[in-house]
Amino acid sequence: MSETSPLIAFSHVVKSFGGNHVRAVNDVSFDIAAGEFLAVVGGSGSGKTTLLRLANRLIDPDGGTITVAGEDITGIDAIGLRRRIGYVFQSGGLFPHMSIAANIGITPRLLGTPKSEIAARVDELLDLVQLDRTQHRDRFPHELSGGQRQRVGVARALAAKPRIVLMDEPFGALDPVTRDALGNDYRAMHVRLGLTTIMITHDMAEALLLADRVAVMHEGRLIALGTAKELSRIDSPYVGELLGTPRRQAERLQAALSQNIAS
Ligand SMILES: Nc1ncnc2c1ncn2[C@@H]1O[C@H](COP(=O)(O)OP(=O)(O)OP(=O)(O)O)[C@@H](O)[C@H]1O
Repeated sequence: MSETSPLIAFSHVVKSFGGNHVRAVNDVSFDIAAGEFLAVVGGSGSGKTTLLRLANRLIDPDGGTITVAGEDITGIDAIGLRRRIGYVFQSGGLFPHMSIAANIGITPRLLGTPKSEIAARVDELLDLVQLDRTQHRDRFPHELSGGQRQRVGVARALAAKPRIVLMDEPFGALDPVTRDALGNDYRAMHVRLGLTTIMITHDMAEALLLADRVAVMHEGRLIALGTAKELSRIDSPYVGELLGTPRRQAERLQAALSQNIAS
């Protein structure tokens, strides 16, 4: 792979469900460079999760090609590919009957990593996601807050040292303060570890604040992809509407803050 080749490339990808009834992903093409953070936004059912599931071969496309590091992924063993790509689920997706340490260490264990190395790696990952080692290692998922569970989900996704991390609404179910903190912490990890991240979010403000570029899905199609500035120049009522909400909120907040300061 040359320096300029994309790390992940979708080319005219199509995926339908139920015969041809639902075209969940319809002729989608885009490239992601190594080290990039891409957010995917769009309404419910627009094909966002399907895009992520295609990228790690949880499902295969009906048409088009997907390459990772220049290699067509249909030729790669799906399980091997999934171990190279971290996946963070919406609700944490932790195994309820397993301790936090066992949840984080599951992929290294499946890869045959020695026990002592796994234990050291789990502690390193708990540090990375800012959870106290001794307090959390032996707890079970139900003994953690939602934010702590999502931190464990991130740690587990990073356990096998993937270059790529896919995140499906990772912070969606959290209160705004925890969500903001976790988003910022993840962004810092993304940079520090040199990751390439694709993150689905329903929150356009979160997408604009965390990601380098934002992809907008609508009814299975990728209708826009760019930086905040590039998106603001796109002539699309749908994209305009998506950008409108955080913009209006920012203006209202600014007005409220300046009123308080003046009074
Ligand atoms: N396994 C499946 N079988 C049948 N239809 C499916 C399947 N997976 C997804 N779909 C359909 O494909 C379309 C896209 O679904 P997808 O989950 O990708 O949307 P999404 O944008 O992630 O939605 P949300 O934001 O609600 O999670 C939807 O119409 C959905 O019902």
